Amino acid sequence: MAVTSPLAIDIENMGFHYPGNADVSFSGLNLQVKKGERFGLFGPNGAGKTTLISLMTGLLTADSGHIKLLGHEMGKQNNSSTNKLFGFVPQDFSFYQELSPVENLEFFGAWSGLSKQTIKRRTDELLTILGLEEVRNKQVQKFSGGMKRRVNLAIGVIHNPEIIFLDEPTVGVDVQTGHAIINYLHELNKGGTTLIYTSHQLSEAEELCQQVALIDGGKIIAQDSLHKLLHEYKKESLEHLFLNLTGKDYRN
Ligand SMILES: Nc1ncnc2c1ncn2[C@@H]1O[C@H](COP(=O)(O)OP(=O)(O)OP(=O)(O)O)[C@@H](O)[C@H]1O
Repeated sequence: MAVTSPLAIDIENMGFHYPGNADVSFSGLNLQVKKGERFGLFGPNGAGKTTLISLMTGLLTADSGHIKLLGHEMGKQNNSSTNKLFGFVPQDFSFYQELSPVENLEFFGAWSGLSKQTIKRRTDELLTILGLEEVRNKQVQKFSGGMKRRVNLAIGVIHNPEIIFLDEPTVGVDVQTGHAIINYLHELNKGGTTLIYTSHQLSEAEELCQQVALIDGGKIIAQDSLHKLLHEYKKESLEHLFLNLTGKDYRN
């Protein structure tokens, strides 16, 4: 039976801890993201952002509670059809360095169940949009950091997913690539794609995100539209809000 839900992400009363590590654990965590939102998850180093994204994408399994993507429960119906609902652009590069962009997209496209014809069409589209056309057959290991980030993004979106998780998608890139990636994410969102994004680049985040959640020590300490939070805390930027809510101490 088809599952319909107005929510892209629905996390209810979720608990998780890493065995043997008490630094960060989630307990009774609730988080909802509506379909079509541009949602930003922010917090200091070690706050639990990557862990939460790993739980939402099924790389980690919650100890308790529910995590639903578009109405499908992760961990319970975790199979190839659930995996097709979302794309994941991880912080660490996820491609094969010794392959070219075309070969990587062929591999990951096939892994997502796309036909050869669709892979070819999407490869041509994505390499053009992301400025990689001229290097389509060159080994990725020889690319600059910005080019590698664009390859990482292309792989995450090749199957046109309804939700895209982006864990620091512009870290280490120049201004040109940063703008190109953010513009492309806006275009995808205009087409209805839900974006779940995390970054430490808060001015860039302000440009992209409508809805934000601040997380610290595994707890969501604020969540609302960016506009409302800035108004409520009387802050002029996400950076000021962030420092106000998470303090100025170093994190390990
Ligand atoms: N595989 C693991 N096993 C045990 N502990 C882990 C593991 N991965 C992460 N942690 C711990 O969980 C906590 C949260 O880490 P996480 O990477 O989720 O934070 P983050 O908010 O994404 O940080 P950053 O901004 O530095 O990327 C940290 O204390 C980290 O050491």
